[in-house]
Amino acid sequence: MAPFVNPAMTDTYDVIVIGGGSAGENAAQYAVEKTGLTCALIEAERVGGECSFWACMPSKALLRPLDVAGAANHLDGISSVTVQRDALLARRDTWRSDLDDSGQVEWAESLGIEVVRGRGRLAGQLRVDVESDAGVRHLRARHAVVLATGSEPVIPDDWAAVDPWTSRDATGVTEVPGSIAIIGGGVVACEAATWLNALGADVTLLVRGDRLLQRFEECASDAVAASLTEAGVRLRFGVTASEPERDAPDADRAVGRPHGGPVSVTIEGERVSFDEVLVATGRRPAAGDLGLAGVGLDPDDLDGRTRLADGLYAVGDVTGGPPLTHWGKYQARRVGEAIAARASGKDPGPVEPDDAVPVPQVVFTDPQVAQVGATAAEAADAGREVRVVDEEMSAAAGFGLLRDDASGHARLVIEGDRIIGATFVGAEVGELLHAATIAIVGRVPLATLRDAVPAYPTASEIWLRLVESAVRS
Ligand SMILES: Cc1cc2nc3c(=O)[nH]c(=O)nc-3n(C[C@H](O)[C@H](O)[C@H](O)COP(=O)(O)OP(=O)(O)OC[C@H]3O[C@@H](n4cnc5c(N)ncnc54)[C@H](O)[C@@H]3O)c2cc1C
Ligand SMILES: NC(=O)c1ccc[n+]([C@@H]2O[C@H](COP(=O)([O-])OP(=O)(O)OC[C@H]3O[C@@H](n4cnc5c(N)ncnc54)[C@H](O)[C@@H]3O)[C@@H](O)[C@H]2O)c1
Repeated sequence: MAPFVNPAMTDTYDVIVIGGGSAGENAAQYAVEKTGLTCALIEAERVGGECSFWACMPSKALLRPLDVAGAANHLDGISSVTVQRDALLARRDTWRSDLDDSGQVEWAESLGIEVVRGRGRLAGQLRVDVESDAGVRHLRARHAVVLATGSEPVIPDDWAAVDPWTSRDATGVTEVPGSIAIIGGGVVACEAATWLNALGADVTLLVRGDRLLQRFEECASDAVAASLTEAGVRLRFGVTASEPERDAPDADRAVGRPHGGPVSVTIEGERVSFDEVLVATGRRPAAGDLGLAGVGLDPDDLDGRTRLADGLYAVGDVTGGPPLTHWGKYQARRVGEAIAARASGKDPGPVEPDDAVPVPQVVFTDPQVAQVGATAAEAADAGREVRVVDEEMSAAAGFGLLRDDASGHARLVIEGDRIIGATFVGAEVGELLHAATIAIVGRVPLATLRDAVPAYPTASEIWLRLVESAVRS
């Protein structure tokens, strides 16, 4: 472990990381851990960032009990399990440490990383200004500056005017609206609809496209839509809600409570009113106020790359790459290690991930959707010659044991004799995904996968069916 440093009196560090979310934390850790480099981790809000306090952790803390209750209610031998609203919200609060980041600050300090509270901004090459209530501190980095400021929700202007809920209100819900419209049909919309519906809100999804989860295989969209509908969520496709107006906006509104009176909107010529509206229309890099222009860069330069200039890196959502915690942490490990290597006079090797590295993602709806690599449509768009192999998840006896009503689907996208994409839809399928990721990264030929024997009776036996179909077709 690096020796503890207390550079509070100095304004020069080896490394400066702006933004202490999961990506920034990892970049700092991998830069200092084995090198003893000094590092300032600048954080405007809470160390741990969106994932710990407003995104992954609270949302999954809300969704997991619903998943288990759903399974329990479909297993002979168990009588009905109900959701306890207050206890569920209390669990959410525990999993986000009651919005207290002291545990994460302690962790950073234990590695010798100095947490600097305030808002960081590039002030030139290897220079960062930090603004806080205490004034402006001018910092200098000897080796590298890492941008890790995350992303912010995209709120179209007409919606911004009614101060709608964003994902922070949905994950941080304390007062459940009687009715809520969700604008968007992506991951936030589908996951939030699941828990808001379970908490008792009357939920309507207003989707401008013709299906949910557009970036995923259609079988995933269909299964999630069917299950949300069965749970009582109203789904409207091909609609655009316009002319939003809010009654009695609340000037003292708090996160997680309705931001005032009802919001009325026009949908297909009809005026409809909801107690609240959640806008879940995507996110963009939080780079607007980072001083990029001062170092000759433009926010448009954020195109997923992590090395922006000599000594200047970006990791996590701010890169404009896939806005997923595990992807940001992967970028951060690579960048942190590269900084450490360079500072020790070693060749860091390539910092950017190879284009062939597949991005995995799990959507924690009921059913879960787990996807890695290319979908069939993405492969076709890229002009790749692929074939698909489809199987019903029920082809694996172990999957059927997970719940009495278990259903789902699995698809492999295959190029030549290798898997380049995989999708699983069904109960607990998130845990099946890494096998597919390894097969893709390892470029494992299908013939070799025949020797990867799945244990009986587990859901993994779906691999047996998929690989057999693939080698036969
Ligand atoms: C509702 C929801 C659920 C999600 N669930 C999942 C999931 O299950 N799995 C998954 O992989 N991903 C999930 N994501 C995506 C995931 O939350 C993000 O990809 C991840 O948090 C990005 O990490 P980051 O470190 O890049 O940014 P952030 O976590 O946003 O951290 C950036 C930090 O920088 C700070 N900051 C910003 N500007 C400055 C500045 N100028 N100076 C100092 N500090 C600054 C911020 O306060 C923040 O703490 C979810 C997203 C949402 C919205
Ligand atoms: N489990 C997870 O991994 C997880 C969970 C939540 C969020 N995330 C990530 O966070 C990011 C943000 O999620 P998200 O759901 O906000 O974005 P998204 O890109 O997944 O979905 C945005 C949705 O909004 C729609 N939309 C965009 N502009 C619109 C407009 N003007 N009017 C109406 N509809 C509009 C799009 O068609 C799409 O349906 C995503 O990249 C997502 O993968 C991941």
